[in-house]
Amino acid sequence: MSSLRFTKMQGLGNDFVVVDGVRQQVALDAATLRRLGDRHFGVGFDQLLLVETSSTPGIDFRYRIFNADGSEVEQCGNGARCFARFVVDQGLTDKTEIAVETARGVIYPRLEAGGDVTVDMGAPRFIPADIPFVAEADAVVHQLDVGGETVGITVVSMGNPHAVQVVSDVNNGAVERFGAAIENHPRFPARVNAGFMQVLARDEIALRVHERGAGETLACGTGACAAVVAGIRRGLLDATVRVHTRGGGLSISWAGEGRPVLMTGPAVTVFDGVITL
Ligand SMILES: N[C@H](CCC[C@H](N)C(=O)O)C(=O)O
Repeated sequence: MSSLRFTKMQGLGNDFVVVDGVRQQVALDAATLRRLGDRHFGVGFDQLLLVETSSTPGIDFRYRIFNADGSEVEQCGNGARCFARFVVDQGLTDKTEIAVETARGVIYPRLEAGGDVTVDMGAPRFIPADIPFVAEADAVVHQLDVGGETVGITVVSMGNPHAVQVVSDVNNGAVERFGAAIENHPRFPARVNAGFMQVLARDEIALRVHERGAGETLACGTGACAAVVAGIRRGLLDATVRVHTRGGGLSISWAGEGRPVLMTGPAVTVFDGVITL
């Protein structure tokens, strides 16, 4: 039996188990991840974040991201803010602006004086390599057949794939009706995060996300980035948007093609713990 030290954290209710893989040896298989993520038999999390050193010059850390279903993924927005808070609070760095690589790209979290964290999430991508779906056409809105109904989605990669649709009301049942079916749609061989965006004003949206590998979460940082990018590409939103999630608010900015998406929001430590593996 071995034990694993961890810190439970949350960003707008999107909750994480954060593990220091710098000062402890960590090897977690998918079955163990699923058990740790179980909210009755384990600690419970939407994602587990594994912090490691990086051998890449100029990069401070690497962090790996695992969904509650055990799948490893490319990017996590709320997780990036919690990662930054974690490495500073744990004394793993004395920097407040950090360069961290993930499975798909380098991002740059910065701890703000007031406690929030701003992250340069990199530029969104719309190329087939990231989302095979767009190989068919370069349209901003694609029609997707979901169980005999047709929905209009905009696909955006923030490193991880998102399919965002505009709804008249985020509480109109679309999340429950389409979320899992879009996540597992055959047109997305690596599955996809399904976003549901209600436009409240050109600088304000409400958003719910059925996340790949976790189900609906109270907030999804990359989902908020993808929704704002989708809304701007569709001509519905201006460059800086307040995103209301069920867990609270995020500020997202995007200046257009080729430019990074900037995300600002909270990162909260809940407790430290030790679990027996
Ligand atoms: N479920 C996502 C990863 C976590 C993203 C989310 N928690 C965020 O804050 O961006 C995926 O499979 O791509």
